[in-house]
Amino acid sequence: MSDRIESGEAIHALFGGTFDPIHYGHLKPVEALAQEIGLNRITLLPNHVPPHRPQPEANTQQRLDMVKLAVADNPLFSVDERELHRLAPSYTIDTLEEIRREQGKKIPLAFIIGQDSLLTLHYWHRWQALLDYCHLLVCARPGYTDKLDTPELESWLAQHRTTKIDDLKQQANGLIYLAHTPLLDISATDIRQRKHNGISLDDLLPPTVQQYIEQQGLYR
Ligand SMILES: Nc1ncnc2c1ncn2[C@@H]1O[C@H](COP(=O)(O)OP(=O)(O)OP(=O)(O)O)[C@@H](O)[C@H]1O
Ligand SMILES: O=C(O)c1ccc[n+]([C@@H]2O[C@H](COP(=O)([O-])O)[C@@H](O)[C@H]2O)c1
Repeated sequence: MSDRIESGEAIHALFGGTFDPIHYGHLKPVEALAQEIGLNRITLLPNHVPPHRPQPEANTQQRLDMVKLAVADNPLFSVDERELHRLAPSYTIDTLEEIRREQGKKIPLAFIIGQDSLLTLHYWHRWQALLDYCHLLVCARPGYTDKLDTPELESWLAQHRTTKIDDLKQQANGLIYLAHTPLLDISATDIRQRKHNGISLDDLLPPTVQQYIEQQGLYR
């Protein structure tokens, strides 16, 4: 259940990731999403122990450094380090519970994911409870469609989906919005692979992050 907010509050959006490394496939779609629905605050949440995947190649401090460098000059973004202090897997529901406690019930909170994450959302810890705390904003990603494999996820999406941006501001949580963001065929896996193979990373991630990767000798 969600509280209805009469005045239409600004949405606080959270964007979690392993960011090994952060790249334009993360940054550009969420910047476009901010334009599309009128966000002025996106908090990046790098994780320490990602659930459901092997440990990242770059260490936690390096991934955090790259996230900070990537958004240093962009007031849209801030970085929240809370998941880095947790030794257990960074389950999103735990983070949302904490942030909701801090911010109260009335502020619309949203968690941003890419379309690939939506397809496997039913494997997330207490996935159906996520909407008790936030909306989900889904960025398009090349190679992934809206067609979900499991009927359970499909009917959950149908039940909670909205196409109305105003709804996201008038409710504190409980909705799923599939955004019309640009498709960027960039992945951290491909970037690491390119680096291993000595292929240029130009145009895939900010120059400051590229320089950091060189200085630290990452992904060799
Ligand atoms: N090119 C992209 N377009 C849209 N969303 C993306 C893109 N790349 C990553 N995301 C989303 O950003 C979030 C964090 O992604 P993550 O840090 O795992 O990046 P990744 O490039 O998918 O990494 P990897 O290749 O190592 O799996 C996820 O919700 C993911 O769906
Ligand atoms: O809560 C879960 O079970 C869960 C499972 C997989 C991923 N997540 C979160 O989703 C975000 C994107 O994850 P990833 O692995 O694509 O970087 C990141 O914040 C993860 O902590 C969360």
